[in-house]
Amino acid sequence: MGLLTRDIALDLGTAATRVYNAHGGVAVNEPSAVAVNTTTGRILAIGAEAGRMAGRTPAHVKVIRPLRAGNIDDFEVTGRMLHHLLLLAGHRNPGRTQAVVCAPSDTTGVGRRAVLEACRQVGVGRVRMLPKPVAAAVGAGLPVQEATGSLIVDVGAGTTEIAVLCLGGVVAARSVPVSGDVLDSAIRTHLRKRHQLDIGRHTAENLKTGLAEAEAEGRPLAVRGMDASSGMPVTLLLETRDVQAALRDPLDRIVAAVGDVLDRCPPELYRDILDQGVTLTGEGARLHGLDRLLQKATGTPVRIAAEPGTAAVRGAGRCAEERSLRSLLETAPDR
Ligand SMILES: Nc1ncnc2c1ncn2[C@@H]1O[C@H](COP(=O)(O)OP(=O)(O)OP(=O)(O)O)[C@@H](O)[C@H]1O
Repeated sequence: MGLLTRDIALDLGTAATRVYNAHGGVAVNEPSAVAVNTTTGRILAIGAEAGRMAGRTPAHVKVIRPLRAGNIDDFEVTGRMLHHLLLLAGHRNPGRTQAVVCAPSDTTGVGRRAVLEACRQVGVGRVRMLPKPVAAAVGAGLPVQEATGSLIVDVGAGTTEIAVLCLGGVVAARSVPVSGDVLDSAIRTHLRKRHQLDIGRHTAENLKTGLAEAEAEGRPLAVRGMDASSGMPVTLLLETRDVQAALRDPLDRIVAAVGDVLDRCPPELYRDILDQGVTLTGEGARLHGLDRLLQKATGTPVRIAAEPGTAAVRGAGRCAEERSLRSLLETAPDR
């Protein structure tokens, strides 16, 4: 039997927050975004609605992303967002709720206490932490408790978490601040330098996420921006390889970090990984060509997990539900 059905799993991500209801599945998957009226301090929208407002707000409205690299950056706004998202997930009075919370593997004690405090402030009864790569590996169905090595690469918006897992523990891991947000910035910098075109963060993200479809259809990517010197609106047609060139440097850094984790892996586990390959999770795993790039660099098969963006919260959810997985959980530190 699992725990009480009021148990939840939480993935407080840089781009998206996910809430999983034990024995119910993913109940909420919304952008980690809060729109605030900067004059009155009033919150105008949270989650998907705030996400839609980003990049289109009047001067007195700001869309805040309260998490940075998977850690709480704006404590008060995170608390308001969490309260709202727990309500959406059906937890009007979360007092008896126990939460399993995914945390980046390199989160400090301060970062952990911030998560703990935010959960307590919204009334969550008990909090246990789970390193995000472990959660993602469980969610992707990897045999993390067996005596075999598994390599997971979770590509989010703020961090890429790489870990080799065996017998329920982390054997080698790295968390690098190179992921979706950095790829978007690289596209913006490239377009400014190469085409004198200024574009916003969301336009850059759309170019990145549109790569696979444009390449499959053999067509260029249309982009609207402003001419960097005249400030006039301009539309350009970009070859997909032009956008891919912008991503080369940050992707090389991810590949190098994966190589570093593999180098630190004991030879027996290295052999397991060569056989079983690498599993990619996080929405960033969908980046066109990332699987092929890693396959070429590591010489191992690479697979993208099903529903990669919710792998971590589903894995944390399974740890809340299944007694056999509870040894993976860490008890949160006291205040
Ligand atoms: N098709 C796609 N191609 C490339 N990138 C994508 C695609 N779809 C989503 N992404 C990127 O995935 C990132 C979001 O991933 P995810 O939701 O896993 O992050 P997160 O869990 O919020 O972040 P973190 O784990 O860093 O805190 C964003 O940068 C987004 O642009």
